[in-house]
Amino acid sequence: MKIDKVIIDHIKMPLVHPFETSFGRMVEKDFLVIQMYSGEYIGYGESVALPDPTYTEETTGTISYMLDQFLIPLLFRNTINHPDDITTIFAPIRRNNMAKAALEGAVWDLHSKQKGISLATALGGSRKEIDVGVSIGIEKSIEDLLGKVEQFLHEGYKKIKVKIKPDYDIEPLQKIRERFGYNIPLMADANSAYTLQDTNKLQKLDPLKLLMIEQPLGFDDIVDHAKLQKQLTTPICLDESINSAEDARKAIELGSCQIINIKIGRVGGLSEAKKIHDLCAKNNIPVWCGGMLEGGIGRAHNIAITSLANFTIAGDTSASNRYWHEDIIYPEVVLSKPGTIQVPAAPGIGYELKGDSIKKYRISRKIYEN
Ligand SMILES: O=C(O)CCC(=O)c1ccccc1C(=O)O
Ligand SMILES: [Mg+2]
Repeated sequence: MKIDKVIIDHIKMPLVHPFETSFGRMVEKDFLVIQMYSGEYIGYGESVALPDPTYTEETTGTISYMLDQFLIPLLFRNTINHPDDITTIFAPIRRNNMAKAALEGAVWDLHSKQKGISLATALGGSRKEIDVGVSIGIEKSIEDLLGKVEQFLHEGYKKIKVKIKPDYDIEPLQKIRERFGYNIPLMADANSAYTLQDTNKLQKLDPLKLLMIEQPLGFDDIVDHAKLQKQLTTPICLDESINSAEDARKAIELGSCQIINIKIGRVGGLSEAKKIHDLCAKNNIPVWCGGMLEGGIGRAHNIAITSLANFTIAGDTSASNRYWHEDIIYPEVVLSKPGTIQVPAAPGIGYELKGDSIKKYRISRKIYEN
C-alpha cells in the first residue's frame, strides 16, 4: 500500500455535558481527524489525547508535532504490506502512543477498505453487536449523579462507571446502591487519585460489590497495585498503567489486576490492542474497551476492536449523543437496542465523515503529499 496524501483537520467540539475527573474538568474536546489517501480509498483516523497532559503525557499539540516532524515522514518513506508493519516502522520513536495510533488507525481502515471487509472482520472480530456502558464524571451534587445514573440505566447502558476521588468516593457509590440496588452493574474509576496509604479506605468499598475499581494507584505503577489487590476483594482493573502488551504481561504475572481496560490510543494502535486482547484471553483476564470522549472516527475504531471475543465486559463506548450535539460521522453511533451498538458490516470503519460538521468545528487544516 502506498500512501499518497494525508489531510489533518484540527477540530474543537463542545461536549453536551461537562466531564469532570480527579484530574480536571472538560467542557470541550479538541482532536485531529486524519484522512489518509491511497489510490481510490480514504482511511480515517483520530487522535484521542486530551487537550492537557493530565491523563497521559500527550496532548493534541504534541501529537500534531510528532505527526509533522517524525511519523508522517516515516509513513511516507516506508513500504506497508500490512497494518501490523506500522508498529515496526514507528518502533524507533519512543512512546507517543496516541500520535502513532492516530495514523495506524487510518492505515487499518484503508487496509480493510482495500480488502472489501469491515474493520471488525479485518481485526478478527466476530461479534455483530456489542454491549456498552457509560462513564459518568464527577457531578455537582449527588442528586445530579443519581439523576444521570437513572437516565443511563433507562437507556439500557450495561455498565455504569462513576469517577471517584478521595473526597468523593464512598458516599456517592453508597447512595447509588441505596437507590438502585446491588443488581446494577456498577464500577468506579479513580484515575490514580489514591496511594497504598489509602488501603483501609479502599477496603471500605468492598461491601459495595463493585464490578471493579479502575486505576486506583499511580498512573505508571504495577507493583503497588499488586500489593493492593491482595488486600481487596473488589477486582482491580488497570487503565493508565498498561501501555503495551509487555506492560500487560508484567501486570498479569505480578497479579496487579484481574481485568484490563484497553484503549487503542493509549497502547499505540489497533495491532497492539489486539496483542493485549490475545494475551489476556490466554490468561483468563477479561478486557473491555475504554474511551477518551472520542469523536465519531475514534468511536468507530472502538466499536470494531470490541467485536473481538475476549471483550466480554461492556466498555465505555456510548452513543454519539451522550457526548456531542452533532457528531463528525454519519450515521451517528446509536443504541440499536438498549445498551447495544451494532458493529457495521460495510468495508472499513463503516461510517462516513460528515463534511458539514468538520467545516463547522475545524480550527485548521494541514495537507501532506507523498
Ligand atoms: O466515555 C468515555 O469516552 C470514557 C470517559 C473516561 O472515563 C475517560 C475520559 C478521558 C480520559 C480518561 C478516561 C478514563 O477512562 O480514565
Ligand atoms: Mg480510566
